[in-house]
Amino acid sequence: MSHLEAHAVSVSIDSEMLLAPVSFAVPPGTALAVRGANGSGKTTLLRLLSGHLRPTTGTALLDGRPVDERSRTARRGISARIGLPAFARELTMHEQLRFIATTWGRTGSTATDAADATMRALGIFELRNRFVNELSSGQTQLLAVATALVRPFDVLILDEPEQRLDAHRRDLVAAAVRREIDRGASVVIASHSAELVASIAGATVTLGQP
Ligand SMILES: Nc1ncnc2c1ncn2[C@@H]1O[C@H](COP(=O)(O)OP(=O)(O)OP(=O)(O)O)[C@@H](O)[C@H]1O
Repeated sequence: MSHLEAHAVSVSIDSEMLLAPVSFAVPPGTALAVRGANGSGKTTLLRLLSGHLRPTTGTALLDGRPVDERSRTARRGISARIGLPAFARELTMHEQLRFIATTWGRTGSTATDAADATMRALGIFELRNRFVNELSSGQTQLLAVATALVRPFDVLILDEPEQRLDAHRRDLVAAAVRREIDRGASVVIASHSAELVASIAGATVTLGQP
């Protein structure tokens, strides 16, 4: 399992500050909630922790090494869902999840089992043979969350997973994330939902307006 840390990370473009300096640690088996108003830098912080964006100042470390999306170790260890992924139109929901699970090392029946279990946990197993263009916006959101949960990871990063979900589905996502925390994953979740944060995260960082 992995230890994720941020030391005074900030992001600026030209003279504009997108993310003011922030520091925290997310030990294995814990979850950090990232809160703050629209535009306060939550998504920017999550992109930085996923290695998609370099900090202007400070460092984000995964097990003591700077997070770099080009490193296979970081890509294997970190599963991030920031916005909707690019879905394959020609694959069913179940096939998409098996494809992702297989890419990250789950093979054959293990990949099938992972896709089954993830879909059941999120209440979308009955939809497994549908195509993405046949889903409601909430069902699409659940599939997006499933793409992050179906693969192996030590660190899970989710940006507003509650988007488009009713209260029942939001609780299903919370329960699925709690199971990952219980097995030792480090979780960072940006959210506008006080209920989701209360049911998942032990610690909170609140970003101010830059
Ligand atoms: N590529 C970019 N170039 C310039 N500014 C950007 C860029 N991406 C984001 N920003 C700005 O950076 C700031 C932080 O944006 P970010 O998306 O991280 O906020 P957020 O807290 O996730 O907001 P929300 O709650 O609305 O999702 C905002 O002021 C935004 O306009």
